[in-house]
Amino acid sequence: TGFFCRRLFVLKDAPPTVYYIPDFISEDEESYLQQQVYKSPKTKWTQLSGRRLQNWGGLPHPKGMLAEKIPDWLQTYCEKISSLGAFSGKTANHVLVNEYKQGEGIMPHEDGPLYHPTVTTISLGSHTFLDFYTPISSQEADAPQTEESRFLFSLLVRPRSLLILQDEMYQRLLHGIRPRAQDTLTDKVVNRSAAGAVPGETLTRGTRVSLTIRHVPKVMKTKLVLGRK
Ligand SMILES: O=C(O)CCC(=O)C(=O)O
Ligand SMILES: [Fe+2]
Repeated sequence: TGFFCRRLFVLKDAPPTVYYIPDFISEDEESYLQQQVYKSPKTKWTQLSGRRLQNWGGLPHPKGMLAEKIPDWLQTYCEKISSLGAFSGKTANHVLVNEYKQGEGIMPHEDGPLYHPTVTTISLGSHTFLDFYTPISSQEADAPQTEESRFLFSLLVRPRSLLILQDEMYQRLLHGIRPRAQDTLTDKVVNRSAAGAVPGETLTRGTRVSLTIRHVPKVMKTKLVLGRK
């Protein structure tokens, strides 16, 4: 749609494929989504080191995800993002909510094979830097590589933006968030201009909630009845 095209930034200087859409949601939608996240039952949260998370839609599993209904406040965005064509015509059926307090992050990792190779992320409350790394090579033993030597570039992800990563960005590179309270805009931030950032500027993080919206292709249609002879 015209709406989408006007606000869509395809990054030419990052590996395929990154779409960064500033102000994908309004400030009202942002506070509504934050309210819903914090209204969820305490038992919905899993505390990890450096962040806590809520899992919605079911637990992805090699044998198929036993699908659980996604609440309407998230389903709306699953449908909105899917209608942009992010999941090749499929509808997102899985949402991870991550909460990072100032100074928290997530280690460089791959998201693994259980998802359609597209990850879409709405950010709430604070910016962050999403950092990308070359994978650990099989020659690791001969020439140990440090996290710093594998670092490639960062994306500045503003609150209310939508980030879509596909292809090589998803399947080959590792991504992570350094546990920092402040970020400085260097030329390693490849979407500086799309994100409206001033080189040299320092941004202070607050609490960031991210909605990671994906499609899990393999779903179990019915619950297996266990223990039946
Ligand atoms: O918070 C983010 O934007 C990244 C989250 C992430 O990489 C994950 O949950 O796998
Ligand atoms: Fe991830």
